Amino acid sequence: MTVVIGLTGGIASGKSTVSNMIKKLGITVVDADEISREVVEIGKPAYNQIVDVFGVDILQQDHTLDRGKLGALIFSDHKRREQLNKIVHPEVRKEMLRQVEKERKQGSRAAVLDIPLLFESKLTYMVDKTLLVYVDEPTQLERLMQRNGYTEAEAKLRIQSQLPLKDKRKLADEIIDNNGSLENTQTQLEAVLKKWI
Ligand SMILES: CC(C)(COP(=O)(O)OP(=O)(O)OC[C@H]1O[C@@H](n2cnc3c(N)ncnc32)[C@H](O)[C@@H]1O)[C@@H](O)C(=O)NCCC(=O)NCCS
Ligand SMILES: Nc1ncnc2c1ncn2[C@@H]1O[C@H](COP(=O)(O)OP(=O)(O)OP(=O)(O)O)[C@@H](O)[C@H]1O
Repeated sequence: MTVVIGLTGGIASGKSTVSNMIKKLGITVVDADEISREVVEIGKPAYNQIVDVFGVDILQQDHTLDRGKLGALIFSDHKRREQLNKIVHPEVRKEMLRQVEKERKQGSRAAVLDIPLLFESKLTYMVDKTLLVYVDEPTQLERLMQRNGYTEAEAKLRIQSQLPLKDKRKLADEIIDNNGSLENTQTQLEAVLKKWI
């Protein structure tokens, strides 16, 4: 039986950091952010729908999506965000399920789904266990501003578009505290995996 683990967190809480540690342990990670980029490539059904709904203004000169422009639009307007989610999320879900099925067929011991909006989008039915990468809000804000070069206002809009991490704590089966060093995070991760797999 394949144990399917839902890895989640908030923006810049450290999901990719933990997901890279998981990959190094030889476990497959299915990445919702990566898939969400693939399903909006030129000519894909979601791309065409986005252009229909948001107009050609959100395209770059080479006709690919202008992610900066679309981000500025949807993180400051929850109605626009829901419109985008409605187009992109079903496509992401379909592809994630396809990749999990592949792992099951191969008889993998475990597979990890890295889904930022696991709780918000009520996707816990897809997984057996939920693992939250947690940081406190000042650390999240600081790491996000530093990594993406956002202003404090831009970073806060993005953080506020998600369920607060302190609320996600109550929903997760296990929590990794990523406020400390990477070594400390790795130790916590290995302890959780040992328990589940
Ligand atoms: C708005 C877009 C174009 C901005 O692209 P950009 O390259 O700047 O960001 P990226 O895709 O790398 O996302 C970074 C992080 O933002 C957060 N985020 C992205 N979309 C959303 C959303 N709809 N609601 C809340 N948080 C979100 C996630 O924590 C994600 O890890 C892009 O995020 C997007 O297409 N979002 C809709 C799809 C989605 O919900 N993706 C996230 C999980 S599937
Ligand atoms: N324990 C840590 N100590 C210091 N910096 C860290 C730590 N963990 C992660 N970081 C840094 O914080 C930033 C956010 O981490 P990461 O990219 O892994 O988050 P994420 O949750 O995947 O973000 P997103 O959802 O936006 O893709 C990165 O710049 C990363 O290098």
